[in-house]
Amino acid sequence: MNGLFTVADFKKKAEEVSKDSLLFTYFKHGAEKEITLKHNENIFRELYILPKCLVDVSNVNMNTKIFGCEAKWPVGISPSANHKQAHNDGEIGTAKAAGNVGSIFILSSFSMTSFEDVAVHAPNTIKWLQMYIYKDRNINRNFINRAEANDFKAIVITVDSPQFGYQTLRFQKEYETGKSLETVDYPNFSPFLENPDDMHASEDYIFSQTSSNASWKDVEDIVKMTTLPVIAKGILRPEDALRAKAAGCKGVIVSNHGGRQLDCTLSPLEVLPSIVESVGNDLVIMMDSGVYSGYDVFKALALGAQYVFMGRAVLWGLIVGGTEGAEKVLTTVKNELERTMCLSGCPDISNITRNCVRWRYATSRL
Ligand SMILES: Cc1cc2nc3c(=O)[nH]c(=O)nc-3n(C[C@H](O)[C@H](O)[C@H](O)COP(=O)(O)O)c2cc1C
Ligand SMILES: CCCCCCC(=O)C(=O)O
Repeated sequence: MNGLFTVADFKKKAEEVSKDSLLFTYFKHGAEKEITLKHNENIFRELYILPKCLVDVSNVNMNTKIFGCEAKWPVGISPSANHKQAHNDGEIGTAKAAGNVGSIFILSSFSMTSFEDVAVHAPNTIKWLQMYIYKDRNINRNFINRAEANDFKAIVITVDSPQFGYQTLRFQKEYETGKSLETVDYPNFSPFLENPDDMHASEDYIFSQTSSNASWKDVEDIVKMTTLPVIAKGILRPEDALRAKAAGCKGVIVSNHGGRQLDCTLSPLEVLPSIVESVGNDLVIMMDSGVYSGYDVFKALALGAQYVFMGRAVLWGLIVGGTEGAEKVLTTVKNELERTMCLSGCPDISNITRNCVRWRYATSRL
């Protein structure tokens, strides 16, 4: 992995390694015309940093506390499906990488490794479990019981997916090549399958369980089932953050799912301030979508995020070099954040505030 200095370098290498396979297109693409996917990255280029001079930055402290857990820096891994397709190390690899650099790891319920196996093999990582609201509400209960039994520290409910987003460009490629993405097994759902050995059954079952009539009442029910903090992921509106709070959530992840669900949405970076303003200190506010450097992390923190997650960036590392690659991506971003804090006169995370940044064009920002 010599010669890879930025997340962009890892992405380029990952594309080479994958030989532009269908798998890479699944990881890379967004929904529809990818207006949101591109916007998520571009918007960070519109926000600029105003450094403070002659501040003592001889000790830069990135430590932060979240839901009672000590984290070594404010960046974690967003939940994403199919890690074993990226690299044999799979979800255990990414979970270990997170633990090695003091990041929180959110395990997708669409993992190719079971909750239990990840828990056993990455015991030193702070792990949260992500789930959707499933048609068969018994799955919700089953997943929560397993999260509690396996030392997961929070439940993340993804609330932006009444159906899966439409990856037009991936489907075009499938059509052109006459191939389609390999079917994989989702072991977390095995207890619910009549024939757990049939791979297609697990994928079909997941699609059949996508719940397009889920409501905040379901979130409330999940909150009542567990003593773990519940976090709503996929919030873009202040009213929805308030609804999450009313349902008993302890936090929200402001996210547009990395541009993979509804296209043409605003980016989390733009809506963060309005959400922070409406919920104040009542919820822990986190974000993801479009974060690919330590500079991006700094900007998200400045606009009010308490913790930031990265999705694809870590997947590029995983594809390139398994556990080690994922860890190297995290370390790269961590070093960038440390440098940004030092050069901007912010020795502590708490120094990164709204007045550290300015929009290039100050009009019409939420
Ligand atoms: C390949 C892939 C699979 C994903 N799978 C899930 C998932 O299972 N559950 C979920 O809530 N979000 C999922 N996401 C969305 C991520 O959690 C996250 O919101 C997004 O990747 C953030 O944007 P970024 O990739 O620009 O960092 C997935 C994203 C990718 C790229
Ligand atoms: C049949 C598995 C679909 C997984 C969808 C995961 C996801 O959220 C994504 O963006 O991809």
